[in-house]
Amino acid sequence: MSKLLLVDDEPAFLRLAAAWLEKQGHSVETAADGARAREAFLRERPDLVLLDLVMPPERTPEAGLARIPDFAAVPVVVLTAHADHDLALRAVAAGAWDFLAKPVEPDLLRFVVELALLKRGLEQEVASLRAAQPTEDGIFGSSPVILRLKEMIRRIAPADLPVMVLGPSGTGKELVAHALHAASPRRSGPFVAVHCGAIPAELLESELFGHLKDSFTGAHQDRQGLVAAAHGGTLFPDEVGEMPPSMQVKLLRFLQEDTYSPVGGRQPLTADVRVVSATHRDIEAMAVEGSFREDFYYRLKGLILRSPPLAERREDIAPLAARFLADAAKRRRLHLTAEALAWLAEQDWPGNVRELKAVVTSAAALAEGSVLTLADLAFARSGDPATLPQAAPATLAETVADLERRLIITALAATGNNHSAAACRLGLSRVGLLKMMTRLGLR
Ligand SMILES: Nc1ncnc2c1ncn2[C@@H]1O[C@H](COP(=O)(O)OP(=O)(O)OP(=O)(O)O)[C@@H](O)[C@H]1O
Repeated sequence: MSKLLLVDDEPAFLRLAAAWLEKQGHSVETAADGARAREAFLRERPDLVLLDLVMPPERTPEAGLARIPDFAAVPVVVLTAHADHDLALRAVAAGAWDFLAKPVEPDLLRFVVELALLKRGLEQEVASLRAAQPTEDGIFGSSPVILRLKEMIRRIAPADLPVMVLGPSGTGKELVAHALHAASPRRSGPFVAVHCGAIPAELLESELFGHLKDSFTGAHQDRQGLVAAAHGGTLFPDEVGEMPPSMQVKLLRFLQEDTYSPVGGRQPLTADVRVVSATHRDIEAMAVEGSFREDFYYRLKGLILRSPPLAERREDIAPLAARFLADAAKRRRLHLTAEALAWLAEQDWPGNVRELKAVVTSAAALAEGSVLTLADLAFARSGDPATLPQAAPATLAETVADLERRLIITALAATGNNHSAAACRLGLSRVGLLKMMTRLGLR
């Protein structure tokens, strides 16, 4: 159902036109002057505005024309007096999509509205396809914080200085490091990531610097380390805050002198490497309190880039979700419902983009038709097999229970897990809802 905003100062016309459009299956808001129209536009977010150009308080066509840009986010159809063909053309020049002469012919009204809504639908589809296109650096999003980050990447990539990427887990720090590499003069060299937290401390040195044959039990032959592998390119020590102090000293020496020694070797080796590190920890505080070497911190940090949490860029959630859905759906055409999109945009996402990606990807795998609903997402996020939709429930009782579960999860998700509000939405008492949840295995 589309939502229309009808703006006219003639009460009889408002009433009749609204009734006719509602009969066509639209929901219609009305406003009798420019100020109220603007309020209704911001509050209701209609898909289309039908706008009389001559209205109080000014009652001049010029004032009407000046109002058109206020509604330009959606198609505007202007209503003009029959003789005012010239005004209608000026309205189109000012950004209106079409015009209708009064008295309005009902079938023509229906036709023009349908065409304008079709245009609106196509525009929305183009916008979501465009948002889902890959960007060169693989970093999606067009929120101000992400645009600033991309601009910083562009500016500091060419400088051969160390960079430290800070930000919570799952915000795309590795993507940022990779984008820095890809935009730097080292782009044709290797990009080598080392996950410092995942490698046992005693292995990290040989992992980074390599070792000579027989330098320790099991070292059957010489082995090159990741520093040598990154020669001519970028080394990315991720979770550098987890690096043991003994390794910090050794990597500091490498940063200062470009030389290092493999485990069991005396001869210093050199490598030409740019170091881009990352951590989700407050590493500056760690350096101040002494749990991370201060000299190493200052050497390592060079320039700092911050990768913002998803909660600070909610406008990126929809394009990211569309992107992940397109990736997950492969050749299938899968769409998110408006309700599902709104739910995604409201969540807190403590695991940031990684969590969003995981939820959308698993929901896409679970979805059966061509539509991804809020219930599919809620199931994917709860990760509880008991709440999984059954592919083909065998009995009526199971089908009903399945539907009840979906509705309850949807209501809980929409109310931020508030039992009373969810019960109210479902027309149940709070106790009734809790009993039902117990019966359905939801608590
Ligand atoms: N802006 C983005 N556009 C597209 N994908 C993104 C974006 N940010 C993160 N991702 C995806 O989210 C996942 C997590 O990203 P990444 O590993 O870079 O995060 P991280 O901050 O390095 O996490 P951690 O601190 O846990 O290592 C990856 O699959 C990555 O592709």
